[in-house]
Amino acid sequence: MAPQIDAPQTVEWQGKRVPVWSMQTINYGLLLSQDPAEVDKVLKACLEDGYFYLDLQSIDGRRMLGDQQETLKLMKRFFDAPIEAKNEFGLISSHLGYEPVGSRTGAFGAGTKDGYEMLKVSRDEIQRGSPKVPSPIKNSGDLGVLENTIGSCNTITKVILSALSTGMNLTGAARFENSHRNDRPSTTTLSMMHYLPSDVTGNKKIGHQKHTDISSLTLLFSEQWGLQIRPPGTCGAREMGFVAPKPGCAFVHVGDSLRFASGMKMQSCIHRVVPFNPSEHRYSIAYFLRAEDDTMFVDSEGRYVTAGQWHDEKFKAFTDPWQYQAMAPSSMILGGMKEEGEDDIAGDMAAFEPSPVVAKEPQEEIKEIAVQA
Ligand SMILES: O=C(O)CCC(=O)C(=O)O
Ligand SMILES: [Fe+2]
Repeated sequence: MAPQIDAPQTVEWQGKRVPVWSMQTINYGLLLSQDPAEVDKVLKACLEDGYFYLDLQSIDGRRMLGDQQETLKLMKRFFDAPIEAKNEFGLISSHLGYEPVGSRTGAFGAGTKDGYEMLKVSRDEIQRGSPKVPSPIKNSGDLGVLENTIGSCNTITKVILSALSTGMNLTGAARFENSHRNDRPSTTTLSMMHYLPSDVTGNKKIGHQKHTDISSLTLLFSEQWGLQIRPPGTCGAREMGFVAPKPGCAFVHVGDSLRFASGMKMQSCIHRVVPFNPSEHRYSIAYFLRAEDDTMFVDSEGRYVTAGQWHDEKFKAFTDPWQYQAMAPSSMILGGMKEEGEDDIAGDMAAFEPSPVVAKEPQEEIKEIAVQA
């Protein structure tokens, strides 16, 4: 079935109508049984779009939805703690520890900083049994919640990988799962993010910059609006539009590593986070399934690199001040994905007005927020 992107729904944001992109919904229960039609559907979604909703409402997925709620409670408690407690260990490594607001470039590029704080817990670290997490979430119940969530996310993303290998007729060592083994070092991590209200941070510390992920697959949970994607060129040049949070579903997208491992056949999803409602605190949970550090692939610059090297270079570009970021290879931040046509005018920072907000009645099942300029 062709992607349904010709007549997008829209939502009012920053005084104009912005698309809300539709996408395929993949059923996790069917994928778990390698249902041939569902395997075809998930492969097609990754080849054509680079993203899809994953419906987790079956018996196998519901436990993950429970883990998501437990993690939300835990992270809200963590982010409410004093900065000294949250930053007890700082950022221990790129995929473990705390990053305060303003550590990276913001949603509107040059001159802006990000508007979120983040805590990352690495899968390798939780497997070893005693992860270095700050004291507000260090009791055994908290560690149990983190372990359950990482375990569930790991299983779900491996099930997707396995379906994609099958769909691409990969066998034996060439299957994608074989370069994502648990016992080999990787930068796979669970990332918990808290976006502060832009009313509080102002428009210099705002959102999350436009990028593609380093990861192979990203499993993303948020009950709140703010995530925007730009459908790839093969579907026609499209502007940035919102992903509507869908109850009972996660949003899954392909990252650079799987695009490279698929010989550039899959699309790496271009996305960013903007303040949808400038007065709200936004929480999101992302599991980044990454390839084993020594996996080799050809990157967007045509170089033969390891997954570890791609991670380190791109992570540096993310955290560099924008002046340095501009000096990184041009394909790095967007993983070689091309943006055809003009980007949205909402990307212009001067046009962004953080406040005030007026909430309107829901229309066509889409919550509308009008932002008065
Ligand atoms: O917060 C979100 O919804 C997305 C975060 C994201 O894109 C990332 O951490 O790579
Ligand atoms: Fe991302």
